[in-house]
Amino acid sequence: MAKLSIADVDVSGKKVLMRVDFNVPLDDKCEITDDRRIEMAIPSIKSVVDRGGQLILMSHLGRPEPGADNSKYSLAPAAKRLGEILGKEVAFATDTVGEDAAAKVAALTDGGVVVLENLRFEKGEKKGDAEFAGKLAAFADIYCNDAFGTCHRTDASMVAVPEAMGSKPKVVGFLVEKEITYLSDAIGNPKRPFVAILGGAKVSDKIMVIKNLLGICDKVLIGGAMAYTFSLAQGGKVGKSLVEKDKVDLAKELIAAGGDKLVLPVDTHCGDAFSGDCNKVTVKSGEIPDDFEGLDIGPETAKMYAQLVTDAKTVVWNGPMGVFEMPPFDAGTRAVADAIAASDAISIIGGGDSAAAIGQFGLDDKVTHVSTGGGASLSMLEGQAFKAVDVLDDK
Ligand SMILES: Nc1ncnc2c1ncn2[C@@H]1O[C@H](COP(=O)(O)OP(=O)(O)O)[C@@H](O)[C@H]1O
Ligand SMILES: O=C(OP(=O)(O)O)[C@H](O)COP(=O)(O)O
Ligand SMILES: [Mg+2]
Repeated sequence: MAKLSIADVDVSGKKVLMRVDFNVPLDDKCEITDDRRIEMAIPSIKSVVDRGGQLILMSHLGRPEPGADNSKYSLAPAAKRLGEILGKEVAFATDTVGEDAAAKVAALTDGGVVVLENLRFEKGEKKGDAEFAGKLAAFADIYCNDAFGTCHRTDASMVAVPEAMGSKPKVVGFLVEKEITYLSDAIGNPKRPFVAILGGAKVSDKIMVIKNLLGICDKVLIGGAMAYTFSLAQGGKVGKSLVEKDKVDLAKELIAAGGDKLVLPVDTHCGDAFSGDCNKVTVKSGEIPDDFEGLDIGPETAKMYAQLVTDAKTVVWNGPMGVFEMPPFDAGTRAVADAIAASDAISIIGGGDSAAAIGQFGLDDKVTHVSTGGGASLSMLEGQAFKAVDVLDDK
């Protein structure tokens, strides 16, 4: 990659604006359920703090609508957790480029840290707006990208902010460096059979990568919410399941193009409400009753996917098979995770929520690599370049 690294620049007494991915999973009390995205940014954070830099951290969390009541998307819990991990005070600005942010950035002393409020509370972030980016860039002497999980995005903080830094240094952080190096090696020349497993809730994002994955992998297994868009494409009944109607034609094309490489669930575990306590029924795919929604792959699918994993030499997995946070709808994700843990295949599990699932099952040590990026690792697998990295200074 040969990009200038945070280790290459003198940060002492300088303001460093670091883009991190603190998009951590939260429960309904806004408690962090898996803090690895914060933990994994610590080497870059410490590198600045220990050398007397003044650190400004910025991140998004979730997908809030700018201007709405977004308190549940606040980064305050992440700032608090960072303070606990570092064992020192971490300031939190209640806005992103407003008065509080400006005051707390100005008040930073050497070795100090401030976390800005969620970038996506500002409409300029998703739009890549230059004026918004200019305000963030003006806070700092050095820009650092250590947000691997967001590297496939071209949001303002990822591209327009480094562009707005002008001749000031724009460097890569240790996590981004590490993930890119590892994933390039592991998936550059995969041992076969090479199986990709896709699930989760970001249907419209992830359905787009399947076409490319079909050209790279030997099997692409589908679970999670995405399965129901495929069911609909096959003329099946999906009840109240999460579907992306405007992706049904794409799903039809993928089914036609994929042949037996594309593997869809044969059954599904459904509930009549989005809750672990709901009434439940297991049905064949495409036969979901009107009042029910699919919340997990069914047991037959879990068995089939576990066997395909057992036969694989490389497995890349992004996106839980079901709503694993809500037992018993964790069963499908757990079955696939157990099969991966028991196999000798090189296994890469990516994504904020997939990583949380692996942590919840206590299987971190049984897989080859847990990546902090889901969509980002899939982009790498597709061979996409990251604009957010290209824009950084070369060594
Ligand atoms: N059938 C389903 N219906 C609704 N949500 C689902 C379903 N299956 C999985 N999910 C949800 O998908 C979320 C994770 O999706 P995503 O962000 O795409 O994965 P990752 O963070 O691993 O990349 C989880 O919170 C999980 O509850
Ligand atoms: O959680 C993330 O990606 P992931 O769910 O694919 O792991 C990143 O923080 C990117 O978030 P986004 O997909 O809302 O841009
Ligand atoms: Mg996620």
